[in-house]
Amino acid sequence: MEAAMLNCNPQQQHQALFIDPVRSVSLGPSTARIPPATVFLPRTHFPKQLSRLSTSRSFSSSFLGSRLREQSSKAARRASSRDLCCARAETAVDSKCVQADTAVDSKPTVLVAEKLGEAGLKVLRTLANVDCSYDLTHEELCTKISLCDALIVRSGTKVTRQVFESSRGRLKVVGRAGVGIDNVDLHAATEYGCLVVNAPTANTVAAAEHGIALLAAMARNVPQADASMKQGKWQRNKYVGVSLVGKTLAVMGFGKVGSEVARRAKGLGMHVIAHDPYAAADRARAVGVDLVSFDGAISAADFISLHMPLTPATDKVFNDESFRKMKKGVRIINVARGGVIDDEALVRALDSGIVAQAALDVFTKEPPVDNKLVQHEKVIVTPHLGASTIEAQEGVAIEIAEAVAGALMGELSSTAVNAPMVSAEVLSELSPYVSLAESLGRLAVQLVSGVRGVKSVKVIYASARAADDLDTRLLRAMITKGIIEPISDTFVNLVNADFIAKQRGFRIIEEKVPHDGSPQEPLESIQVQLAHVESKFASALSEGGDIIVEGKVKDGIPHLTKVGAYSVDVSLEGSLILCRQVDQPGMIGKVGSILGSQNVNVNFMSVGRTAPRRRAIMAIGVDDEPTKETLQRIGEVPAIEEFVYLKF
Ligand SMILES: NC(=O)C1=CN([C@@H]2O[C@H](COP(=O)(O)OP(=O)(O)OC[C@H]3O[C@@H](n4cnc5c(N)ncnc54)[C@H](O)[C@@H]3O)[C@@H](O)[C@H]2O)C=CC1
Ligand SMILES: O=C(O)C(=O)COP(=O)(O)O
Repeated sequence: MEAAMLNCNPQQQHQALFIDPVRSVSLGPSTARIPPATVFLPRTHFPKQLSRLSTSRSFSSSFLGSRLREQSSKAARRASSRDLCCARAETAVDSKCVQADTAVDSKPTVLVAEKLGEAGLKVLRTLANVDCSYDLTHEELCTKISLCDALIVRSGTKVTRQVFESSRGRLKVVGRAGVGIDNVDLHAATEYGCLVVNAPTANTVAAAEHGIALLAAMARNVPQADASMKQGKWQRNKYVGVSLVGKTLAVMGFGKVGSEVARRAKGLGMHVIAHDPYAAADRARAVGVDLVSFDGAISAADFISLHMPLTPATDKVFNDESFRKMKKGVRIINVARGGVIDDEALVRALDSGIVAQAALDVFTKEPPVDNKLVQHEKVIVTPHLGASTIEAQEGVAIEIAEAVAGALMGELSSTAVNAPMVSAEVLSELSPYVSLAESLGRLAVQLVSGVRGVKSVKVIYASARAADDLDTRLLRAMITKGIIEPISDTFVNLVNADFIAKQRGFRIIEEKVPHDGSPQEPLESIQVQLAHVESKFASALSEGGDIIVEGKVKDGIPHLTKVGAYSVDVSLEGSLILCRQVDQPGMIGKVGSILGSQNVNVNFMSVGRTAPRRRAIMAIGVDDEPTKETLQRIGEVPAIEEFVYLKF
């Protein structure tokens, strides 16, 4: 097979990557769609300076998200501004509104639902309208959310499925200004294609310090003694404490906070052991800590400090059974999550003397209502203050603001919680193939006809790399996006691609085949096959009845290189007309002049044939959409047996 190529307008190739030809977009509340082609990608260098934030456009955002949005969503922005005006009108009469920016322009809207440090707000204001509305009820949040592109919360706001439903597709990112994301319904976020990011590092030291503060305060009865003195008493005998030095501390959950607590406790002369089924033993050893089993930890400890997340596996893991296994007189500190302890069981353990004392910063329900633990004389409590230092809140605010800002620019923060991480290196080398992958998916699905439906998609990656040296998650997501978005109202991104594919009942099978090229290049080609379907362009079908389209990246530009059994070579930009014809002289001229007479600019033309003067496929890339009449005239050219018009 041969392929001949005519490049009519090479200057426009780069432009075409940034133009979304298919979808018109509204950010307004009346539409279920959010801006197209947003794929969340990690940032290589996250802007630390405000000036960098406002000007920064890493390649990842530009080739996938924000430039698309910038060019295609002027109307959307007007809607966004309008929405913001509405939001302000509402908040003006809302006494709970702490602060709402007044500038109305084309920026996205970020709702900050809990107190966030000024440094973070400053970062956000460089690219967004920031609406700080604290202490909203759940209903008020659900009402407001359809006007917001991003939401920032701490632990006090429940971001439920209803919040995502109420956003009607507008909410693109939820930022949790802290670590624990147990207050965000991640399943719902993923289903709605909403990225969830957190700020996992900035409050680590604060939480660890609070754990140590509670440990020492509990051991020496500091809060009780303070309260007693304030009542005018001097009770030196009543408040004799216990020493820490030489005692065994079990750190349950040897993550960021747990390991910092361990380090500090070692400094206090404690013997520290830890339980964490997922922690590396050498990391623990480096701090001088032995990792032990759950039972081993709780049965040996004089003090137990909890630092695991609340998950189905840790929910009420401290219960009657585990308290029974503890040393009598053990002391417990919880700066993690209230839900890891069965409250009633702890009350029983305190009353029976198994647990001598407890220090709690976190509660099953916050704020606690009628919680016996809060009133218990052996318990000291703080109102979830672990992360509440000036320094930590400043850091958290910046960390989350940068993550949210990056996500709004179409990038994936390195702290994404519900999306696969794609490293900056992988992203950098896959960037041209990402656009190719989406275009191939888009092309393949537009070739489908009949009633069989798309059940199975096979993707073949030809690469000189070893199979385990090619991360295809991003490409798979883009192919899914390309297949689904033209045929539905669903917005697909890296967050929800696999979920949406499964929901629509099609399987994606990936195969990597070796190619004799340089392993410097990650890929030679991508082939997308839609198995056992009918096609409106029979030439796109293999003998086995699968639609086949294949493409390559040439000079950074995605090209279609194969349709069915025919080789072609046409850059994937604008739209495409595929014609199958009897190969004969003058065909390019005939079709070209029909298009020219209708002012349709041809940017690429390529003919692939089985043999001279037999059947050939002509692939014509056009910048402008031909009218029905123009397409009809092409169909009437006698040598043309079938043709199809496709948009990318
Ligand atoms: N009270 C407060 O204000 C704050 C509370 N936190 C909470 O502290 C906890 C820890 O935070 P980080 O250390 O930053 O998180 P992290 O993710 O770094 O550490 C959690 C550790 O728990 C381990 N883990 C998971 N399941 C476990 C299980 N079944 N048993 C034992 N270990 C298990 C993980 O392997 C991980 O090493 C989280 O729940 C977080 O929400 C964090 C910051 C402030
Ligand atoms: O980061 C965490 O997990 C915390 O618990 C801190 O919560 P906060 O941001 O103080 O509501």
